[in-house]
Amino acid sequence: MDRIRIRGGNTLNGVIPISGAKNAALPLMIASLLTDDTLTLENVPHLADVEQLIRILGNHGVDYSVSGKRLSQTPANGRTIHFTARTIVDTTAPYELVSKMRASFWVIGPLLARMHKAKVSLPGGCAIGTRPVDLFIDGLRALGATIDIDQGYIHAEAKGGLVGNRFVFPKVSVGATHVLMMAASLAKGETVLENAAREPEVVDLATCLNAMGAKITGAGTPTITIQGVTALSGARHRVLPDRIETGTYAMAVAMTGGDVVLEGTDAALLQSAFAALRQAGAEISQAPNGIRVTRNGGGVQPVDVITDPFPGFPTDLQAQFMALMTRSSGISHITETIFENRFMHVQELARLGAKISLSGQVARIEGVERLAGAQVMATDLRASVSLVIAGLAAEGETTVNRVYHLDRGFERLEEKLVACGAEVERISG
Ligand SMILES: CC(=O)N[C@H]1[C@@H](OP(=O)(O)OP(=O)(O)OC[C@H]2O[C@@H](n3ccc(=O)[nH]c3=O)[C@H](O)[C@@H]2O)O[C@H](CO)[C@@H](O)[C@@H]1O
Ligand SMILES: C=C(OP(=O)(O)O)C(=O)O
Repeated sequence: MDRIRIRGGNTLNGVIPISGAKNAALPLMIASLLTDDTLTLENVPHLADVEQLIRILGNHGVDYSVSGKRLSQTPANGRTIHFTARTIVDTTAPYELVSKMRASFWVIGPLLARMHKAKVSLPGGCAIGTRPVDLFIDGLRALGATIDIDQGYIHAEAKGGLVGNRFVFPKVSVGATHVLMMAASLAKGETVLENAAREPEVVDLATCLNAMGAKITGAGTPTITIQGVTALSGARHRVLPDRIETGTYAMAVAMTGGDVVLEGTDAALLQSAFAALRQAGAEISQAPNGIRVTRNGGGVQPVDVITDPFPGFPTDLQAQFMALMTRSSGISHITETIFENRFMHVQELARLGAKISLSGQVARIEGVERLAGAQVMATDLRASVSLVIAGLAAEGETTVNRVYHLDRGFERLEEKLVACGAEVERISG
């Protein structure tokens, strides 16, 4: 299994191109199941999750072709991929494929909407909590689906098609909002989703669905209204920049010090995380084609954060911010409100010398003057990159083991960091 070796102590200086967002690309790719026409997506990141979803979609009958230059020649542009689901050959999403990633479960929405039936394995994904699917089930039932769970599979059916309805999410869910938006696009009549997720990736999906002929208004607000249409067409859509990758590199610069331009991204996607980073001592400004992050001298200040659905502080940046806080000049608190088991990085950060104690959903971090390199284990995607950030500032050598998690969500991480002066290498095998 691959490992990442880091020799800490260098500041980061240079330009980092930001890739297309994993968490937007995945639902956008799934939307290709809604039409027999071609959906062309630009700026698709080269990630393990994307490749896995291509396999899953292929199982349902989606053909794909890649155009444009190789990614390594066009770092800021990603790949352009054409997805065509001329006919759906299989409405079953099997355990072997779905258990590897959470988002693959979302095929249930388009399959049900277009084929009026779907059999989908309960999902896998990052082990950061129980991650139930009750909101999907309740929402799809509200649109007229009958749903049974048997032997680890959800069997969903909507004889005669889905029918629009009002559905109030008891809890904000990004995935369930994506799925209900896709399903309602082909339902009869109007659907109103209340307390919907407002994440930029939800807006990106709505924009793409509208380009395909859907009638969606209100995406980005808590109330989304969808007028169902009888068919959707193909479209061309550019995946929005990855705000989590953006925030991660911004935190890495705040950690090591230096001056980096994050190219091709947008500060509006990250207001609460950038507010916390500024409080911590980083300077963030607009650059001609992205965002400039600097920290020259001055230490890291302690900052308390609470994760929340967008526009709050993203749970997907919690581990990275904790890594930064391990070097602050005081005591900070991080409260995780989205996932009940998203502190797996704490014990690994401790191996590097971090002082962190946990009380329920609150982590108390006492900043230390130095971290020292060690062997650590990557436990989930964002936890993995938090260990890389800590390793960049630790004295000596840090080896992050089990990095396959990292490859799910960070495109060419070593290359991007090395280009800015870090000493990072992948050890294969
Ligand atoms: C591929 C992708 O985009 N993943 C993101 C997505 O995950 P995902 O869409 O899985 O996360 P949700 O927004 O659905 O989860 C939020 C909370 O709702 C709970 N819940 C969710 C569905 C449900 O049926 N019942 C239920 O109780 C979850 O357990 C969690 O506590 O949003 C998360 C929250 O921003 C991010 O951390 C993930 O990176
Ligand atoms: C938790 C994440 O992914 P997933 O929802 O696919 O597990 C993530 O992107 O941080």
